[in-house]
Amino acid sequence: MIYLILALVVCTTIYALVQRKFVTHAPLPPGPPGDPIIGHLRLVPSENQESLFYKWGKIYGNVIHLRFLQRDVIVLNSAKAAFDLLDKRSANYSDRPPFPIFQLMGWVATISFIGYGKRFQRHRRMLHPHLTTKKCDGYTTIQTKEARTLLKNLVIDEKRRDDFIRRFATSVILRVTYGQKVTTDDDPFVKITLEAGHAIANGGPPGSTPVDVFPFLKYFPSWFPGCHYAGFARDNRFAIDALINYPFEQVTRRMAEGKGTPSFLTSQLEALHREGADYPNDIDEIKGAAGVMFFGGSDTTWATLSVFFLAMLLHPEYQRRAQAEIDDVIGSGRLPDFSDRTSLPFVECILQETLRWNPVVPLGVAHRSLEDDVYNGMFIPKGSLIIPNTRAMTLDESIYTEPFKFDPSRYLPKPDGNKEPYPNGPFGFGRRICPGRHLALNSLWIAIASILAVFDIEKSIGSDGEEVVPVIGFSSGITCHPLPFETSIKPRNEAARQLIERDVTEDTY
Ligand code: HEM
Repeated sequence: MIYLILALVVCTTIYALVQRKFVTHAPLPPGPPGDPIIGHLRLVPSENQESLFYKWGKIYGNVIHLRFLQRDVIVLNSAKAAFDLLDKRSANYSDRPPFPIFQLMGWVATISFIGYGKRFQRHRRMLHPHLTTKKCDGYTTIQTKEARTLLKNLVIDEKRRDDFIRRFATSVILRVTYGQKVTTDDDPFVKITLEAGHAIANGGPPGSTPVDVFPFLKYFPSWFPGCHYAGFARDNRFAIDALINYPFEQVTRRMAEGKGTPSFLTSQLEALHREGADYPNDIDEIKGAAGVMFFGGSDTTWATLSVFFLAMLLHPEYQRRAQAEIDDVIGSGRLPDFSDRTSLPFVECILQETLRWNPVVPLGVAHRSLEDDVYNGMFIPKGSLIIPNTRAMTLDESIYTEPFKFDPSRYLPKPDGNKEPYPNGPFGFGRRICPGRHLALNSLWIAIASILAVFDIEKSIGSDGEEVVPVIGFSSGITCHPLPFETSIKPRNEAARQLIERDVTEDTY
């Protein structure tokens, strides 16, 4: 059986390669030499692909061609190439490849994994009105309250930093999507995002596992060569089922009791009820849209805040500078709110540098081309997997001086900085750009500004009385976050402590 399948794989690959030999077209983009049949499958690791693609970019340029068996893969290492193709030519580059591993996991009616077409547009139309800049202005009260709850929690137990920033991110998106609140320490919604996060982060590099190239392999047991991730997806399906179904059940129950709080989901269910069969989306599509909004908004926001804490730990000098700005503009008698945003340029620079320094979706989500295309004299075959390497874009030396360095002042006008542009790729490109970016930026801003206003983030002290030097490492997966590290998070002074405690909010856990 194994030999039969291998023979089939080899034959279809040879057929595809021979067919291409007889067609004349512009040369493919450059890339490292691959193996005759399997192409670059053996050379590309399943972890930290972005770093290897970045290194190859230095040798072969900003547009690289790879081949996984007969599948063409184009890696875009510069924001310009990504913008030229995914944005300016978005009609050709907004498709998605099938993601059999993620489908196996239960992500079915989910925009991020739906190909370009009418169904994609229906999902986009469902989400978009709830996430415009104007609509997001209406969520700032929720975000401010949740940020203040975060401060209170950090005072109570600084060691649980990760739990609390996850709760902050989850609470905001839970309210917007389902009108629900995180209410207790061991809230099921937090557990659900944790388990779904684990499933997504360990589901393998999207689009480049053997199952992605030969979807029929998903029916094979996990011990079969190349089928590990399929087994993992099956084992973790429960997490995605819970993510999609549990909040939905809670909301429908509350609506039936007449207690539904307005949210994305209630508005969709009401529209479905009102319009019946004329409404373009059925229950499963609505559930899927809410599920991706909930997950898309929690894991990424949490991971970015974790990067922020790491950066502040390593760079007390920028903390001090942001605190001086906050003290100057706001004083010490109140906490920041959204009306202060434009008056705090350095805090904004810290937010942007956090997004650039370690983008939490380092390879974006792969797009797929619909037609043959030629870009700068290079042939991009129809059906290519297009990988925007955001990591390489944010490290582009032609745009960022000393790109590995965390330096928020780079964005300031001269003479304080170099007036370098804010990073372009962390939220993706073209018609697939992250619909939640305005909401995410607001959540990040209020959390960062509030934390900087009242806390000093420093190295923690170990039992030996010495400073604990953080071990810096990042997880690998579709989302990437810092590996656990310790910090000391202390109110800057007694006035700051009182400010946190005095703030009146009914939102405590
Ligand atoms: C720091 C926070 C976030 C980051 C870094 C981020 C990043 C991304 C990226 C890179 C993509 C892929 C874009 C592409 O294909 O070109 C994406 C897609 C998506 N994001 Fe976000 N995101 C964040 C927050 C959010 C939030 C808050 C929501 C929901 C409210 C959200 C919902 C989505 C959805 C639904 C998609 C799929 C879009 C599609 O396939 O057309 N994201 N995000």
